[in-house]
Amino acid sequence: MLRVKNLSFGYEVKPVLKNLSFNISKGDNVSIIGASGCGKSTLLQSIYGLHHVDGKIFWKEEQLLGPNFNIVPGEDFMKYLAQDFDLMPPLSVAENVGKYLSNMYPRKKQQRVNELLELVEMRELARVKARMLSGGQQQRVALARVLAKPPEVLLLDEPFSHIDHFRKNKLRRNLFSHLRKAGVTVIVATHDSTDALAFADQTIAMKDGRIIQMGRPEELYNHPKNAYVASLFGEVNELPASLILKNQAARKKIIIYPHEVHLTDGGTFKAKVKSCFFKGNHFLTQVEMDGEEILLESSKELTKNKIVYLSFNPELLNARLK
Ligand SMILES: Nc1ncnc2c1ncn2[C@@H]1O[C@H](COP(=O)(O)OP(=O)(O)OP(=O)(O)O)[C@@H](O)[C@H]1O
Repeated sequence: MLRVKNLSFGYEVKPVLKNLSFNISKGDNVSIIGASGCGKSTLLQSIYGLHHVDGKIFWKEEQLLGPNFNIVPGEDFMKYLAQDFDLMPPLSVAENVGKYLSNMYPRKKQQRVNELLELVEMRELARVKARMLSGGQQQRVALARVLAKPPEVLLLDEPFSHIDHFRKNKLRRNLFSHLRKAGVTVIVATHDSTDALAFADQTIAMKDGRIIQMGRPEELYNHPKNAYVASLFGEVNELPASLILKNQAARKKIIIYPHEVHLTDGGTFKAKVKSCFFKGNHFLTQVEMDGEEILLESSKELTKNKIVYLSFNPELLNARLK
């Protein structure tokens, strides 16, 4: 288990990480999500041992002692893939991937490099120099290199940020299932809610250097602590409870995702269409009801100023009442 206890850190006077405590089970995939600048990268770097932090970090009961105690930065059993890929530009793709593999058994090394290049779909570019690669290609090589000798703990900072959608989904599935099979504990800092929802065992939502909520992805999505947490997964409505539930104070709020607001033929919740955006399998439609703007998903395009009626699931509303 990785245990983080009362971790605080600031680059200068201003604190960036503020008293964080959490545990991560061995072999789990944990995603850290949060707005830009909230401290995700700093948290990964602190776990890796790059900063002089306050607080304690343990891996399997052993305390990690940080930069004062490691001549080479970082911990032996961990790898950290930073946002800059740190490839060797004059070396080929294959040489970069095999850089840390032993030369004792050249055939075995070649086989391993090929396997990894297959995983990140870079086999055809094996002989190309790293300096000739696009940002997304460099990122795929960096991922392959970090896996060459699987660490016990892998820290990934925005690992798919430069990779196009076309490749990202398959690569992400392959990579995370490879790591799960290998029993690697993975911590991923990400802006992408798919990383946080589909692949994580646990998700940590951060804001301004603090943990706002931690739990299973389903828990965070279905029971977000506040609208900020919900917004990390996409569009969200935060509505006054009095708008849609009887006998509720206006200061109480309800968080509801656009796909949870339904259109119906009639009823009490009358709204006017303000705008409608094509999103592929639905239209994201903005309506106004009693002065409040509400986002919903409609299957058809709705014209501006059209009158529509909304319906809500009362059980869901009560569960989301804050
Ligand atoms: N080397 C540094 N020196 C001083 N301040 C820094 C340094 N690196 C980061 N910071 C500051 O620390 C805060 C947290 O930055 P960090 O990169 O950890 O956030 P993040 O959540 O990873 O952001 P992003 O999602 O944009 O990568 C920010 O206010 C940033 O400006």
